Amino acid sequence: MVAIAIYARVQSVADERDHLRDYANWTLERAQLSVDAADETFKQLATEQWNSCSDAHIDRMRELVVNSRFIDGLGYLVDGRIACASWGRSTGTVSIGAASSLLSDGTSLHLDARSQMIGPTAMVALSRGSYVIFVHRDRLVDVLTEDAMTLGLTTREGALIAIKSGLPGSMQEGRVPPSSPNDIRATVQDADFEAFGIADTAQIQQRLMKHLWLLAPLAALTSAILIALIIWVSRQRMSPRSELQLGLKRNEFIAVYQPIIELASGRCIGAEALARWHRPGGAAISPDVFIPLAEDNNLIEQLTERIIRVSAGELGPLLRGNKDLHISINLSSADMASGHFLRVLQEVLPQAGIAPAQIWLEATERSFIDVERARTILDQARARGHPVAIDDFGTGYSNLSLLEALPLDTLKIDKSFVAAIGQDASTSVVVAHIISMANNLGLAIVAEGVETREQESYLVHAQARYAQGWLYARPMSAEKFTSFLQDNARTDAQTLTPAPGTV
Ligand SMILES: Nc1nc2c(ncn2[C@@H]2O[C@@H]3COP(=O)(O)O[C@H]4[C@@H](O)[C@H](n5cnc6c(=O)[nH]c(N)nc65)O[C@@H]4COP(=O)(O)O[C@H]3[C@H]2O)c(=O)[nH]1
Repeated sequence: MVAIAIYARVQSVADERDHLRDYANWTLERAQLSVDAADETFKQLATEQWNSCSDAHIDRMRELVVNSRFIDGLGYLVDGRIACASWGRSTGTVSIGAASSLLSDGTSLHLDARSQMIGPTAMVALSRGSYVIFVHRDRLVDVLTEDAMTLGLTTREGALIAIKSGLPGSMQEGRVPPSSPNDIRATVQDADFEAFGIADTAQIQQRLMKHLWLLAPLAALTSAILIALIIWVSRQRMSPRSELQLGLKRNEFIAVYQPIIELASGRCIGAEALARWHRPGGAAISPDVFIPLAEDNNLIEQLTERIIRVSAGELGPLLRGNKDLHISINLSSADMASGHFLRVLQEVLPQAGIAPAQIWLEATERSFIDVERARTILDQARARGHPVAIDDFGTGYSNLSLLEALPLDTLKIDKSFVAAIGQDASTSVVVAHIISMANNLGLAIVAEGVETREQESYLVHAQARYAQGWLYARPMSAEKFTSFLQDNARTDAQTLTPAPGTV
């Protein structure tokens, strides 16, 4: 806005200067008309060859003055003195003084011409040969001005010839008004004269307003673009914590659902809710990046709350109509430490008409750092009816002791073990052992990351109960999960194929 205001002022001054230059040019033209008229008159009289102050000569001079719009008096010189003139033989006290400058056509310009007939300072004189022509000073700057401005005419050497309006007293001083910071001036020249125009800076107010009105929308638009750019840049430069906070505040986190399949029947028994971050601009960030970030910045509990609320909102009707269906919610160590998610579930589930048994809680081994605290929270959860699963089993430490120490219902085998089936003999054996051990402990088993029929057959043979993976479906929106369930209800487990368009 400031730049536009400065630009508007600079432009207004430039416009005013152009305006003054036009007037100065007209002033030059106006002065030149008098010089041309004088030239014509000198030439005319030279051809007529008068040589005395006869009545006919005086009449002729008077006739020439009367017929010219540009000259005011004409005198006949004998020995440098005016012997007679267009107004008669009585010349009174008329003097033309010494020539101030010589014009390009050979005419002498006298700025000190004085005549009692017209006034002491009103005349300038032009002389050539035996004649002198008087011109009223005002006539030389007789340009119709439309605004308050000062117009002036000087010789090429800078001696003031005439000035009009604007600066009273300048004529008495007999010099060009000195420049001041408050005025704008323009000067033009031709072979004989220099003309100038001066305006006060106050004169440009109107122009300034005009420019400002024209430029204001541009300034507003530019400012808006700049502000948007600044917001965009600062967003780019935000700390990860601020970005996550903003993302949570703006509900940029959504949930997608990956179906969990009962291996024996092919029936979909539920889905795991997985967080996705839909950032403005479409940049995708993997949960493997933002989940640890949220955990490190104490924002994971807010994210868990958001996923619970979104899942209950989106899948509430589906869960109300199908009491065998469940949704698994992922928990982190901070959730396990505070138990805040239990309060959220207690508030949300009754409102949505969802039974606690329909919300499974998945906690990774990492979240059981404080085993005693974890046990307390999980006991509370189970007491309310939530089944509890240990997630990514096999990727952490002290697995077996955890299985015994914690109140668990389900064990989820990490996808890295499932991926090794048929590839790495030793790991495949571990999978079989985990499944058998879990069965012995009375835990239900969900194998994660099942991608091939070969893995599926192995898991069926090893007596895993449930499976989750791209073989059945990728994580999908609530809407697509609803259609998936309808299809699943109609289709035999063996013929299930990945749902199209899943995310
Ligand atoms: N290669 C392969 N991958 C498969 C297959 N089937 C499923 N997956 C991926 O395996 C991950 C399963 O979730 P997870 O083990 O709980 O692992 C999750 C979970 O630990 C965490 N996470 C996701 N959402 C949440 C959340 O809301 N809260 C918490 N605390 N953690 C979350 O981020 C992890 C990664 O999530 P995703 O990227 O969604 O990755 C998901 C899923 O997209 C398959 O057949 N092949």
